[in-house]
Amino acid sequence: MTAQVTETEAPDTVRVDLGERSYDILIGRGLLAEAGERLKALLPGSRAAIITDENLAKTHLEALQASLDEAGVKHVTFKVPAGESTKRFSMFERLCDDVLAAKLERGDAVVALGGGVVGDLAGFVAASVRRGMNFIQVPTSLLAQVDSSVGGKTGINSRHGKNLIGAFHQPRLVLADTALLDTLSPREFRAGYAEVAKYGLIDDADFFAWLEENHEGIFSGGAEREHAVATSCRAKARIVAEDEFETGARALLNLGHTFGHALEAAVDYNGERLVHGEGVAIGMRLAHDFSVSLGLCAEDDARRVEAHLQKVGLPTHMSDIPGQLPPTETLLDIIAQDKKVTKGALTFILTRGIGRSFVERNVERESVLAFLEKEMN
Ligand SMILES: NC(=O)c1ccc[n+]([C@@H]2O[C@H](COP(=O)([O-])OP(=O)(O)OC[C@H]3O[C@@H](n4cnc5c(N)ncnc54)[C@H](O)[C@@H]3O)[C@@H](O)[C@H]2O)c1
Ligand SMILES: O=C(O)C(=O)C[C@@H](O)[C@H](O)[C@H](O)COP(=O)(O)O
Ligand SMILES: [Zn+2]
Repeated sequence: MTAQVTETEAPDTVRVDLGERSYDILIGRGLLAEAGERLKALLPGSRAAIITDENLAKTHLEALQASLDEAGVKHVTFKVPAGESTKRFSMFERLCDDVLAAKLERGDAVVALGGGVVGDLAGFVAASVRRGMNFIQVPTSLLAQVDSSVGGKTGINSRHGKNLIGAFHQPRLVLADTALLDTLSPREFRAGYAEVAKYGLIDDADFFAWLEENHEGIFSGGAEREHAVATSCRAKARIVAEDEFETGARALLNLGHTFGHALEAAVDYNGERLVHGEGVAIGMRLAHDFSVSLGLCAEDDARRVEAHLQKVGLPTHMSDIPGQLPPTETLLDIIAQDKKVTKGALTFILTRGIGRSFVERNVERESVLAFLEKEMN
């Protein structure tokens, strides 16, 4: 199926302020049609290597190619299979080879058309080939529009854990055409919503309360959707501008991810069992209840978080994941490989309540183990 997207309106613009690496996130319906002219204006004379997955190749690729053609931007396209297991070394190697074989130069652009999987993988290719090509994000999933296309984290998974190999490489432009979300599956839309809720839970209790009242409009494609995407991008842009390389506050964006990433690795990145946003939803509920167990957070707040995630249809418990999970000791071994671990000490994003998250850099292994055992029984 080839999707037809014709509407256009003035984009909402969020600036990611990073000195000479600053860039704009453009948000609005119909922006894909402007991709060619915008790329030409930003990088005159550059060619483009579009990296996309097989689902996007059937829906929105043709529109992107047409836009580049109209603007006279020369392009080649490389397709990868859809799904988390594509974020692996062999795909990265193949794509680097493809881009080099096409003789693209450092000043040319890698254009990621897809969700977070394509964005993370293509971004790592852009960061690596000729030691850093231009990179443009055209995020097509809710998750990619509110989170993964912004901030410059790129990379792939390893059998040792999630996103363990990668680089920081900022895009030059993010073009978030919210009309593209109309073809996203309900399950993937819900998964992306977990990262939207994350911004409320990190430090914006008013936004979380707004989501509790207005989530239906986000799912049905009302004006609430653009508001949620723009609010999320503004929150992410602010945190990334404060701490681009995650030496401090940026770790807050990992709320729910220490548990979530371990669960994704535990199911061997099998998207039929668990996709990233679902892992984050379970992880955020766990982070709140772990905080309750440590006497940091009121029980009522944890129940509110659980109730909201469940209301939109997200999983909140490890028992919601189909199939068997490894024992808690194994989960803890995976957690011990997390990138936030410092001098062997586990780091978690904990919370004092909704919108009051903080980074705790010395969490005892025993307390995590005891909590996980209680959760699993
Ligand atoms: N770099 C970051 O800062 C960051 C942030 C959050 C998540 N991530 C990463 O992002 C990945 C998850 O991203 P995701 O949830 O977008 O998953 P995804 O890229 O696998 O996309 C989800 C599914 O939806 C399909 N799809 C995407 N857009 C579509 C559209 N418009 N119409 C129809 N189908 C569409 C894809 O083909 C795929 O099957 C994970 O690997 C996660 O680690 C990275
Ligand atoms: O941008 C960030 O920083 C985030 O942590 C955003 C997360 O939603 C995202 O899943 C990210 O890829 C996780 O980063 P990692 O460093 O834990 O791999
Ligand atoms: Zn995430």
